[in-house]
Order: sequence, then C-alpha cells, then structure tokens
Amino acid sequence: MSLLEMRDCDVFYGKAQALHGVTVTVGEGEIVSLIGRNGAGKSTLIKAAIGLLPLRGGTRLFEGADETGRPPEALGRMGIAFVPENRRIFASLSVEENLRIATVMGRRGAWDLKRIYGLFPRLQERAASRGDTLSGGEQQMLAVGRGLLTNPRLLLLDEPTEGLAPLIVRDLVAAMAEINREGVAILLVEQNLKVPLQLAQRQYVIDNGRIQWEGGTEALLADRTRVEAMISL
Ligand SMILES: Nc1ncnc2c1ncn2[C@@H]1O[C@H](COP(=O)(O)OP(=O)(O)OP(=O)(O)O)[C@@H](O)[C@H]1O
Repeated sequence: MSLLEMRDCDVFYGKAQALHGVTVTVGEGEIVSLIGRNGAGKSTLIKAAIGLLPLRGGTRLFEGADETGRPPEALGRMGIAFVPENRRIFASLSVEENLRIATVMGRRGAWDLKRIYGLFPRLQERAASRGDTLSGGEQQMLAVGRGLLTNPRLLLLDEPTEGLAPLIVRDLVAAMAEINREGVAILLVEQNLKVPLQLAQRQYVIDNGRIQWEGGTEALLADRTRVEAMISL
C-alpha cells in the first residue's frame, strides 16, 4: 500500500485546468522524484497533495485512506512534512528558535534537536544566528530540519537544491539519503535530472499538467535524451 497516492487528479485555477488526471504514488520508505520545467504543474500537485488546492476530480489517499477533503492543518498528524521552495524561515528568530518552534507541530518521535544538529553540524555552529543572516544552503538545511522535527513519514521537498553551490548540493544529497535510511519517504520536486538521478528510485516527469513519463532510475538513464527534451526550457 502506498503512503501517499494522488490518483487521477484534476486541479483547476478558475476555469483553467492545471492538472489532468495526474497519478503519483510514494511508497513507504521510498524516494520518488517529480521532475518538470517551469509551469509544468509541480507546485500545483504538491499543493493538492497537502490539501491547499481542492481536487475537482480524483482522490488523495494516505495509507489507503481517502483524505481528499482533509485540510492542510491535518498534515502534521498524518505524518507529512512540507518544505516549500521559499523555505519559510523566520528571519528575526535564531536558528535554534526556528527549530524549537517546529517541535510543537506534528508528532513526537526520534527526530529531536540533537539529531538535527548531528545531520547538519553547520546548523549547530550557527545555532544563535538570526534566520536572515543564513546562506541559501543553511536556510535549506534549517527548513529540512524543521520539517524533520515534526517526525514525518513523508517529506515533501520543493526544489531543495535550487540556486545552491555544488558543494552544498552534495551535502544536502547526503543528508537526504541519510534521512531516507532512517525510514522517511521523500517526494523530491526538481526542474532537472541531476539530484533525482542520484537519489530517487522512481521518477515522474510532468509537463502541461500531465505525467509524460514514469519509471525507475535505470529506465530514465536509458531514455535520458527523450526525457531531457520534455523538461528543457
Ligand atoms: N494561482 C494561479 N492562478 C492561475 N494559474 C496558475 C496559478 N498557479 C499556477 N498556475 C498555472 O498552472 C500551471 C502549473 O503551474 P505550477 O506552478 O504548478 O508549475 P511548476 O511546475 O510548479 O513551475 P515552477 O517550477 O515555476 O514552480 C501553469 O500554467 C501556471 O501558469
């Protein structure tokens, strides 16, 4: 049974249809990528998955239970954490304060402050620094750390490596692999194949609001030229 299943989803903005019968599943403990260029429908799917946008057709299932109408407020209890593209860091709070307020949301479990600092030593070094003094990479680490402190079973990451230097991306990729080894499933949204090919077991390519390609990572490598054409700008 899938942890998350978005089945045959239709989503509209007013009269404009942004998703057409999209099906995406994430199994327990899996890393799955959703890849597509600007405007392909990635954010729309994530917003529908967390209940911010209603489905006009289709269903949203979590562990097989129909959660189609569940509001985003229920996410933490369902065991889903969402790390948005803009990272949502509190600028005037310190790193540690940003982390501590996340612990009041969601569920109690194995992820605590000490383990977040173990995963991202850089955050411990910067524990007393204000959110608005962090580099892009540090902000992303903090955003992921905050998500983990809700002890999710599924982490939704919207373009986590966008605009970051290669060395920082390498650290984040290692951290995501470690998070997954601890049993957390990840839905990774990206605009290119680089990180998905390193991390994910299964891949979906979306364009024009439709899933255009899906398969395992080996199959993606074999079909790389065709897939690159689907996501090039
Ligand atoms: N609030 C909105 N109102 C109307 N149309 C929207 C709205 N948000 C997105 N769209 C449209 O829906 C389609 C899908 O957009 P979406 O933001 O999901 O793409 P995306 O793949 O996430 O792109 P990006 O990488 O830029 O975030 C696009 O055609 C976009 O113009």
